[in-house]
Amino acid sequence: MAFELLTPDEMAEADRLAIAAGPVDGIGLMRWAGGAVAALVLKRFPAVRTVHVLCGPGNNGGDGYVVARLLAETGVAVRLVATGAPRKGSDAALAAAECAIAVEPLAAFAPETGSIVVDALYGAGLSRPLDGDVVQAITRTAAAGVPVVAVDLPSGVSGVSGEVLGNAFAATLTVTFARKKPGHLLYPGRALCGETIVADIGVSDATVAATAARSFENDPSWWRPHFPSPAKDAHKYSRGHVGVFSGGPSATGAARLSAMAAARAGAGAVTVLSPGASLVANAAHLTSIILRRSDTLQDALAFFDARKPEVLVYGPGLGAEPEVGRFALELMSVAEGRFGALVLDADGISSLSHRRAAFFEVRKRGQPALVLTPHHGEFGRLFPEIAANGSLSKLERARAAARRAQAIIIYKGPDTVIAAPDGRAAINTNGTPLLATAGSGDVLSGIVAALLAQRMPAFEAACAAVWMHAEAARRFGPGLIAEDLPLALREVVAGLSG
Ligand SMILES: NC(=O)C1=CN([C@@H]2O[C@H](COP(=O)(O)OP(=O)(O)OC[C@H]3O[C@@H](n4cnc5c(N)ncnc54)[C@H](O)[C@@H]3O)[C@@H](O)[C@H]2O)[C@@H](O)CC1
Ligand SMILES: Nc1ncnc2c1ncn2[C@@H]1O[C@H](COP(=O)(O)OP(=O)(O)O)[C@@H](O)[C@H]1O
Ligand SMILES: [K+]
Repeated sequence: MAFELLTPDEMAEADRLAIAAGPVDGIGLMRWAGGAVAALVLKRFPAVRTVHVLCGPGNNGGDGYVVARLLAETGVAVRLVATGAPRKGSDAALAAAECAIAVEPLAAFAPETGSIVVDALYGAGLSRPLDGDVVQAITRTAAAGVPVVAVDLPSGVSGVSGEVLGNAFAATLTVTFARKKPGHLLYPGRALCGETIVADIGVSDATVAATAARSFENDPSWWRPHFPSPAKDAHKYSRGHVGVFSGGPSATGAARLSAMAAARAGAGAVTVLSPGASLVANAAHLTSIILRRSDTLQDALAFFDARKPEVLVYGPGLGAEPEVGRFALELMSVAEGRFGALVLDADGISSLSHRRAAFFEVRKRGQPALVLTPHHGEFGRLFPEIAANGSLSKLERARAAARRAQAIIIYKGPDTVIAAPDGRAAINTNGTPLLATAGSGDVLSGIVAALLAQRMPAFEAACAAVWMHAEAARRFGPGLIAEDLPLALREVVAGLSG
């Protein structure tokens, strides 16, 4: 599959392996990379008058010398700007030697209207914040409003984390090589890449696989084989039974959103477990969803024994009081032989911030299967040390939390990251700000639960749920409120089935 994400270190490893396997060598990869960028510049900007190619001191700059030479050979007016000569004996020095264009200093660089800028200053090797003439070049480029084509990454964007180191170019088009890097998909880097194109430079799929990369762009192509469809002889309980705990009388809507989403995502039966005080409110709004009174752990146990739900959703609308966290721990303790998986969302996560030690102790058992769906605030409450570690990217934070809690983590936001305790992690890319509407997270918890109840493996189920949630929002379009999402799932499920 082509959805692996390579950190700059893993990419360097892939380059090394490709060179070792031959026949391509380092300068060969560089010529291939520069050729891909030059071809895209010509394709996307056929009428361009002048191309300013900015070259840094490393291999990113080496790619730039190739781009400059090839564009000049096709008759484009090229101005070559460099921060300094590449290191003697490097591939970049070879590429520079093959390029006969006179080099101008970066300090004098000022792009004019009608020109474009090829940013080959820093890519994977960015190691400290940009400063000096480079920052001035970024400012002048932005002021001129000219398009920027970034080689590998916009200079200033970390390929590991998507963070901006000091300052960064805002590219119209980013051309990267072999595979995307996490920094192309994590904010704020994602917004600075513009359109990102992956160019083939002769690094084979087998070579990428040999890097043992464990990060992926979320895409149906790799989880669709696990997507459930009902057996011909299915009955409602064999299709998967989800139980959703409801909040008190003034906070019942969240559980119903989750329940409706679970039903639309294919659970054969969904039960809302409601405190007695909320029964009337829930009954007034539920039709196909089953309603059952549950005020205590004993009530819940009676439900599990009688109705054998596969998956529970606990959290939406419950309130973040310590008792809510205590009940979550009790649910995990009594799970064995009763239900297979728990989705903890919203208050189910926040309430555990009062009982973190007990929670991590319970999780050492690894049972039941657990999916946590925190947004940024909830993540910080349950995993304060991981959240405070500024050296970790969002991808790495999610991965660390998954390991710590022995759970699938869906770390929500515009660049939702899904991580598993075994080290796999995915970044979602079909998100839409239409989802920034109250209650949309509750819907997501129900989709995850439904897929788990239909026996989809947990990591794949979480990735599928995040993608389906966003896809439903996109299909519905502007005006979306959370109530619209369950029905909008119908088309998404239909598209994925059979
Ligand atoms: N064989 C390979 O490894 C290939 C590499 N390729 C290109 O090579 C790039 C990576 O090359 P490098 O590892 O040489 O890294 P870069 O070219 O991104 O940068 C490395 C150099 O920049 C300096 N530097 C880093 N941050 C700086 C800052 N903020 N201010 C000033 N100087 C800074 C470093 O000390 C080092 O000298 C990729 O992004 C890609 O464009 C491609 O040519 C494909 C093949
Ligand atoms: N700007 C955005 N782009 C893409 N997705 C977003 C954006 N803002 C929020 N979302 C998504 O919307 C959902 C909101 O969930 P959450 O914050 O729990 O809301 P609520 O508690 O109101 O249900 C999450 O799935 C999140 O990833
Ligand atoms: K660059």
